Amino acid sequence: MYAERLARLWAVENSLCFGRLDNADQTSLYIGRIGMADDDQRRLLIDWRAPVAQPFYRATPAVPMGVTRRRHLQTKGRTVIGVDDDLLDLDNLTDEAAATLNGEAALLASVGARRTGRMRDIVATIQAEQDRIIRSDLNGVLVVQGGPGTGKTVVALHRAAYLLYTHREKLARRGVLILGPNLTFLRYIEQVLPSLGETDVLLSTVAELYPGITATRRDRPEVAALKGGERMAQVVARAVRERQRVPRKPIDIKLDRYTLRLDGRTLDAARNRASRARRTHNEARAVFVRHLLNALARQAAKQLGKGMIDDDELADLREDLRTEQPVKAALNRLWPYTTPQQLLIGLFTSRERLDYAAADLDPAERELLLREPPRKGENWWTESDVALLDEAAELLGDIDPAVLRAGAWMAEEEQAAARNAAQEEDQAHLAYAKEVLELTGLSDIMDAEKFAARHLGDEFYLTTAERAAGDRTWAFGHVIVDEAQELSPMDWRMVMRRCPSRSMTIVGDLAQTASPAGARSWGRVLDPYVAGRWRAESLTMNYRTPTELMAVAAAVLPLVGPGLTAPDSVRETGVRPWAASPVEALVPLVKTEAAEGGRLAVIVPESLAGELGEAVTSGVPGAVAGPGPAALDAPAAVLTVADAKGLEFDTVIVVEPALILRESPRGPSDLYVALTRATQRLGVVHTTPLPGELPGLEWERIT
Ligand SMILES: Nc1ncnc2c1ncn2[C@@H]1O[C@H](COP(=O)(O)OP(=O)(O)OP(=O)(O)O)[C@@H](O)[C@H]1O
Repeated sequence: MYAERLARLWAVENSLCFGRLDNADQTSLYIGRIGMADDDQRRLLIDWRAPVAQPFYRATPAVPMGVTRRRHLQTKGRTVIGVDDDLLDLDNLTDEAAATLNGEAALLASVGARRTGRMRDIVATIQAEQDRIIRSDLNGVLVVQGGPGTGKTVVALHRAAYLLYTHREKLARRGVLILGPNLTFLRYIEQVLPSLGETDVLLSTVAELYPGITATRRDRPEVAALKGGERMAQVVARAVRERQRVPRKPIDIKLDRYTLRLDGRTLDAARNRASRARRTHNEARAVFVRHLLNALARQAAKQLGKGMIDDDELADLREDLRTEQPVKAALNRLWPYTTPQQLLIGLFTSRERLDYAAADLDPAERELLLREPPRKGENWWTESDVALLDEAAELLGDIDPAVLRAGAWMAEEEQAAARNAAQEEDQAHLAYAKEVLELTGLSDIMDAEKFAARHLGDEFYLTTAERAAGDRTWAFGHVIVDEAQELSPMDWRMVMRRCPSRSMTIVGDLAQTASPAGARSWGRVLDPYVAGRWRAESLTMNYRTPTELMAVAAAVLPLVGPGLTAPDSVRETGVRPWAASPVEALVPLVKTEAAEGGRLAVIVPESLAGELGEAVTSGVPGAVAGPGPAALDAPAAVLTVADAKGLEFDTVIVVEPALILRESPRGPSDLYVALTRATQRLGVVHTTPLPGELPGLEWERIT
């Protein structure tokens, strides 16, 4: 407990106190990352999330909210190195104060600062439109739409911190899940919540949301579009039914003394009984098995020449049959225990199964789904498979862990034996823990069960986020989805299962949708779950990209879709974007730009990623190619648009924009994303002529 508290305090040390409010009643409040009191319980510091801190973000000269002056404090370590004042009570403004009024200074200093490769919190400079979203009600689904750089990500993270503070009890128990587009992005944002004093939030990508699987592959766009579509829910459901299919021919089971026969009628009856039980596939197996065993036992009695038999005799016979290997084998074939992995591998590697389960798809579509089986040690799963695994898990249900542990699909009494063995093992651990505690004289202080649990690395010592990460059926108290436009309808089904309370914050930009199965309208995404019951907010100011660079991005926006508008930038830098050709000039240009310092990204078309990655990494010291934490720390990184999603860099060089545009069905969105990643400088290097409106812009031409 103390270790956790210490970690929390260390995390907020950097600019712990960043603001002061002077009120009309002559009182002052200091605003900080967390609240603090002295030994006499006098308030020294107000948590930025507390209601009394709200005027720090919302007060304006028109609506001063009782505040005369808002002061921003800049600190280095524990030393104040600067202050910035907003005077809000204009009646009390002296001439001298009016002359030095510089309200925007703190914000402009912050947005113009050089980037470190990690997102910082914006707690000192949250803007009013952002504050309203951060403090919006916990309940219901809130959609935040906003152009690039409007602070959607950072606002979503501050909202998580705010909600955890305001609804601590509820959310600490159920946890908060934040979904981001890729692992590099999660690395990019991972420091923000700890710096706000919050450590227990689960950050994940959709590709990691199914415990035990980390999908690293990406399907081709047409396959991803198909797998992400709603029709796949039906395909998975039929694939489960396929596992319960009754063969047309009767099945003969040869035993030592006689042969039993399962005919179509008996099998149909057992199957219908199991289906009617409305349980998942693996749970309903017990119903199916019981029904068939009864039928077989009656047949056996007849064959043994017994006339009428009573219930006890029938039960004995049934239990005898249950352990017969041929009977077990037949039952396993007829209604096999199935894991989601088995189901999907079986489906995607068999034309026959696909023809049955995906009968509603076109033959050409079925062909797209067909794959080679996994090779030994191969990570077979693609990002679009994850939601399908989750769908399958929902329909298949759990297999008793004891059955799984034993590694075989056993008859029921074998399962019982395995369960007993597991219990015995637990008992042995407990006895050992007791012994140790007695020997060390600690038995009064520590409970043996907890000690044993800790010794075994059991759940007891896991944080909420850790426990939630390992549990597919965990219901989170609040779910935040970033870059939400990228999720497919199948992804949404999975995410919604994680949040039955539908307390969610969904942030994204429909103009940036790159995924072939991604969203084109929030209504279409959400109406199946919360029709008419979601609320929308928008963010309109761009805090990342200066006006000069935004003009380039705005020129490609009409290609994305009609009627879209780019957000307004909060600042100008006076630095024009530059253009150079041909692409062979790239490496020296990267070197020149990298010499300016700061972080630099070279954003390239996917088809050139390998070649240009190699050229830049061998020509520019310290440069890296491809996604991953190194891309955030290196002086220069070569990335595709998908890798750069959600990130930002001081300088960005976009290579062959015309190719990025052409390379995928959502090319215009990709190019728009690429052109909006820079905070200071933007260059374009091309051999192919520039697309759309770009040639007409005011470029600085580099030859
Ligand atoms: N109020 C603020 N004060 C200081 N910096 C801010 C503020 N709001 C946003 N920023 C900064 O602007 C940049 C862009 O923010 P963020 O990445 O959250 O935008 P986004 O809307 O998610 O962008 P995109 O859709 O392009 O990924 C970040 O560096 C963020 O810290």
